[in-house]
Amino acid sequence: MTIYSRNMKLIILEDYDQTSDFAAKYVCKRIRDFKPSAGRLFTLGLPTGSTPLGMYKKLIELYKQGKVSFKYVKTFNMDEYVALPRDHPESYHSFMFHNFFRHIDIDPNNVHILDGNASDLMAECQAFEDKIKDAGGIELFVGGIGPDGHVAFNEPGSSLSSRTRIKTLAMETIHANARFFGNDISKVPTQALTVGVQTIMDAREVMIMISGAHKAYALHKAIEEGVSHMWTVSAFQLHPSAMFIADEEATLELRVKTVKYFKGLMATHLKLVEDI
Ligand SMILES: N[C@@H]1[C@@H](O)[C@H](O)[C@@H](COP(=O)(O)O)O[C@@H]1O
Repeated sequence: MTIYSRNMKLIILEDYDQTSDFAAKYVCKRIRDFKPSAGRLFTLGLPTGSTPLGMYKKLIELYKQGKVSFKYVKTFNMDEYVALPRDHPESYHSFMFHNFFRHIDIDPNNVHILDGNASDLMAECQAFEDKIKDAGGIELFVGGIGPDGHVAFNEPGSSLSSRTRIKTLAMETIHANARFFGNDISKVPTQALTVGVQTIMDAREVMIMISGAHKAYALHKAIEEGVSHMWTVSAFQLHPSAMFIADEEATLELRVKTVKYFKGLMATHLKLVEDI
């Protein structure tokens, strides 16, 4: 089995630390296997949130150990708040530079994050789609999910054929994100620019990280029930190469049969990152 095999994988690991480790090693492996060069950059889609923080830390470690370079990597972030100053500590620009980009050798010109302060937000969204296309599409799109199964800011009810656009955030998301704004709901931005479900679907491979019991029902909806625009992450059931990386707690709502099946494949899945 090659890593690009056309199937859906569920990788179940013990805890958050192990999922972060696996995710980082997998990203590292994909970049290395691609053998990027000045004329052929590896395009990587990236998320924010607390879930990917551990993966970013491990990727920085792998970079410092000389196991991966981001010199020829081009990134596209999933989303950004509207009207939050770029230098606000909770903007996704600040998050990405603080937690990842400033610790690695990426060329800032190769970093793409939507500008939620652009004068023409719709033009900004279209330009972002155009840049992804010009880059030859995204090789690997990494994401997290909200407890309501949203991916990026594709809230329940989003079109599964959506592309980058302006979204009004669901109340559940505003509440979930209030912790980053001193638990003051009134300070949480209510709109965001986000890639669409279809923008992520177009990536050659999608990798979704899910951690914690509060995401367990969303993981069940993501993989055990039908594709639904009310649980936008479930769209990836139709992706030819989707990987879900979950910790034990996130599997609490899954059927025993599902968990056993995927755990039975773990020896094979662990081989994906064994040489990193
Ligand atoms: N737009 C982001 C999503 O991209 C992220 O997946 C989600 C979950 O965040 P966390 O990982 O902090 O639970 O939060 C926000 O809504």
